[in-house]
Amino acid sequence: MTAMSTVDGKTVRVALLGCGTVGAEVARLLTEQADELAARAGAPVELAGIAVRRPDKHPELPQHLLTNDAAALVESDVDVVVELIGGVDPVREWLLTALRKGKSVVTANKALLAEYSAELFEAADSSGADLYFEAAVAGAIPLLRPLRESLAGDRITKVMGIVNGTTNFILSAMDSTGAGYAETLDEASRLGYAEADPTADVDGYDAASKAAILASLAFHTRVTASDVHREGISNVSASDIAAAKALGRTVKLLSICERVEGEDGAESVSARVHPVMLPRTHPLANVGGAFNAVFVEADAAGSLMFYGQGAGGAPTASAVLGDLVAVARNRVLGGRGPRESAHAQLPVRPMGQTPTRYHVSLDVADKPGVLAQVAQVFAAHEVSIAAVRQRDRHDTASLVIVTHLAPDAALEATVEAIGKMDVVNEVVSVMRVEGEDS
Ligand SMILES: NC(=O)c1ccc[n+]([C@@H]2O[C@H](COP(=O)([O-])OP(=O)(O)OC[C@H]3O[C@@H](n4cnc5c(N)ncnc54)[C@H](O)[C@@H]3O)[C@@H](O)[C@H]2O)c1
Ligand SMILES: N[C@@H](CCO)C(=O)O
Ligand code: NA
Repeated sequence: MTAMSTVDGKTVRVALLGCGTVGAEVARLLTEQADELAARAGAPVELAGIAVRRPDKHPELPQHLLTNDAAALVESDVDVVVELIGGVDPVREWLLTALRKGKSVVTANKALLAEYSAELFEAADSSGADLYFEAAVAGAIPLLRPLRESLAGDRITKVMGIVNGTTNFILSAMDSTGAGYAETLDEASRLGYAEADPTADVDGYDAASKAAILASLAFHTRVTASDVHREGISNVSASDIAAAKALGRTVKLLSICERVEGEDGAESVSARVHPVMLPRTHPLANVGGAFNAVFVEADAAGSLMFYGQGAGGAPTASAVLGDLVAVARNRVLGGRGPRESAHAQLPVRPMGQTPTRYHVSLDVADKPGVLAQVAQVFAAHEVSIAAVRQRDRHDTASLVIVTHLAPDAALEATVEAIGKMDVVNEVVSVMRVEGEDS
């Protein structure tokens, strides 16, 4: 039994903005677990209003709480605003207003945070309010709190992982069953994984927003979505998947944020999202469906891996409610959550200067000297080759080359030059690789 004396704080009144996939689960859990949440927060946590677009479309919700005027709900007598609508406008103004008026904000909105976290944190500082957003990256997985708090004393060097459930769901299906792209995307939408506009998922915008948030927290630097190099999965073809399979690899869309040291020793940050070929033995290769997984490397901690459900109503609601309890506790006890930490302000390195490795699969003429000619083009661009595999067909040959690390621009130029060679019939597949070759 919970002693009542632990729930003696002033009631925390919550405005819920948006009641779709995630909002509906938050409303359900807030209602069903009211007593437990009150005991954990130290005060009753009360749903004071729910803003939806069409109140008449929500017979399942308590009618007296519904409004279609989110702006008025934010201005009303509430302590916390939980925003689960998504997108930048008009949400941005509502959250700035809430924070400036001392109302804490909990949001899952990565698109907004990836562009406007600086002004949101500034608004929070102006009143001493809290801004929590664990659900914005990797759904249910506790990842932002470890970066903001648990690892605040360490020096993070790399954050790399699968942070978009929809694209991982599609790539997993293409790899395992050969399922088509469009039908799998429809299923991801039906299951509540995809964004309202799923091009945000398949073109990598969602993963780029998440990479910006991760890089900002990991490297104490303001990184926005526009700083992140972005490639989605719409160009990943059945040939790419087959080329990967032939070599014991698989294709994943990764968000990669790392500290990169220049020749002069100066540090910068690289943040990027693109498809990657991984050996099947790599732990990220075995992350299937809408699951997410993220590796964090830090000087003292070493390697850490975070794994779990990255999308879907209930898993995302779990992270939202965790933040809500944290915010309520802060109100009851008088503390505050972490503020923005952007003191390092490292420069963001352009993609062309970022060291990467390529996998290049070619269809070439099967005659003497072709391999040497191709190798010469790599050498001319100062790209060193790590592995070559050649398989003869009738009058053509398949040539697969994996490089060592080189500046991405040099690799891109190499592939362009190779595509123009007379002896090269077709560039079948080009993809960056991560992980050790087996
Ligand atoms: N679905 C997921 O798996 C997931 C995971 C992590 C984060 N998120 C983020 O959570 C947020 C919500 O996602 P979702 O999947 O629940 O989206 P959703 O489209 O299911 O829900 C959004 C709801 O907001 C409502 N809405 C739109 N404009 C409104 C307005 N002016 N006033 C009131 N309501 C309005 C819509 O009608 C809709 O019901 C987004 O920022 C999304 O990126 C979603
Ligand atoms: N659309 C997102 C939701 C979780 O942020 C995804 O598929 O990962
Ligand atoms: Na999370």
